[in-house]
Amino acid sequence: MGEAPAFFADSLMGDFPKKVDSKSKGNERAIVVGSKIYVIDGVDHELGSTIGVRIFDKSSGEWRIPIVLGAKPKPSKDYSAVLLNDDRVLVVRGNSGSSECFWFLEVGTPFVRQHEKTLGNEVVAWSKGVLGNVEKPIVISGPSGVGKGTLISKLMKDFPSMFGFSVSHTTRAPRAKEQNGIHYHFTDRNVMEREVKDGKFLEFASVHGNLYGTSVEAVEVVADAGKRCMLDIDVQGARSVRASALEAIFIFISPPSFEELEKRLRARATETEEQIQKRLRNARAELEQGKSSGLFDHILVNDDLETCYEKLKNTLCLREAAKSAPKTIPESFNLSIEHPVSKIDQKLLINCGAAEHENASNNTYILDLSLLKGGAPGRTRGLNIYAINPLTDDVNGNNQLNLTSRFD
Ligand SMILES: Nc1nc2c(ncn2[C@@H]2O[C@H](COP(=O)(O)OP(=O)(O)O)[C@@H](O)[C@H]2O)c(=O)[nH]1
Ligand SMILES: Nc1ncnc2c1ncn2[C@@H]1O[C@H](COP(=O)(O)OP(=O)(O)O)[C@@H](O)[C@H]1O
Repeated sequence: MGEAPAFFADSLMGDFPKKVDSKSKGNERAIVVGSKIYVIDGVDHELGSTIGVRIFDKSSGEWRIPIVLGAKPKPSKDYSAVLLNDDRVLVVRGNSGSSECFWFLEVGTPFVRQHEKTLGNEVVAWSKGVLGNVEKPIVISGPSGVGKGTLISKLMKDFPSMFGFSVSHTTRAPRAKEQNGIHYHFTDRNVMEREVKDGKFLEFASVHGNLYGTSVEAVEVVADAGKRCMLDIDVQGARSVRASALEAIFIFISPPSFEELEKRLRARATETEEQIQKRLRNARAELEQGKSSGLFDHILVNDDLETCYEKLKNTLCLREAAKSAPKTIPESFNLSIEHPVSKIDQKLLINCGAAEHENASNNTYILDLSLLKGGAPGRTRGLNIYAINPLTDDVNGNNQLNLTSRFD
């Protein structure tokens, strides 16, 4: 395991002073969590391409190399590291756009603990911090032919900047007008089974004899685009999502009658007679489960399409004006050279050093972490950032006259 870097020879072997949970020297940041010191190295000397992490165990006096899960940040000479809630470290990288600026290193979250048990090793996990609040994803379930796809298409057409579709993976063959990567990611059973084992899927299920699944990435790319994610998945999938860390709204679409369902399925003319029979058999079980399980927050009957669509919009609290709702989060947010970070409650004060221009007097920012959501293996969301004038504003940015810009 290599020698302790010189920086730690004197400081880490002894105890950190009480009430101090981090130290830094050169490119290294040391964060104390209980009896462990997590050392983050802005330049990874072994791997070179990502920020490195190792652990010093104060009780045994030994260094350990953890298994590092998640997509890792690129190395940075200019960064800060702050411990949050004793289970994750926020890393703020300087000189980077908003999408590469904020990273979380989870050191004691339930996700990390669970993987430590499975892997029998120390584990840490990175997740990228994403600015802004993304509303809860919407899970839409219901039997084949009930009109889920039709309703989702209408919503996406009417509110293109608001909703994005989670493109599932499936082993079923594409229908005539279906495009790979748009309607589904069409894949082979072997490939999909391996990816399920690798933990790439949020949920998966065998439906009508084929595998279907929602990858973690499918949901994340929609949220990364600042849109609300819509999932068209079966009842088993809905149950898995309900049990996962993803907080969602669950809507079940029901037909006015079984006969009408059969009529729609036949009129769509996309399945063979055998497949139609299979879908109708499964529909009976799905209708029973959907209506009785308490799994769904809302059950909507799709009798007349326009009426059902109006009910769906009401359920999602959509008004006409919302169609053109402006984005409130900036496309890019650049931290400059120095940015000492200090903690005030759930708010972090980030000081980016002296302003370069006279007009840019404001380069102190508040990063509000009170609404954090998610985490590894996906993204950590709900970060809000706004600029304050440290001479006149409080941490809530109160004193509008002196607020040069506000992003929240
Ligand atoms: N669990 C799960 N079900 C899915 C997923 N994608 C689609 N489904 C469900 O699979 C079923 C069959 O979908 P599809 O073959 O497109 O037929 P359709 O529903 O008749 O249009 C539907 O109930 C979908 O909601 C997924 O990623 N996970
Ligand atoms: N309310 C409705 N009344 C009549 N036909 C409908 C209604 N909703 C959807 N359809 C039609 O029923 C068929 C199945 O709808 P689809 O959206 O493909 O269902 P699903 O995605 O649930 O399998 C399509 O041909 C669609 O045009």
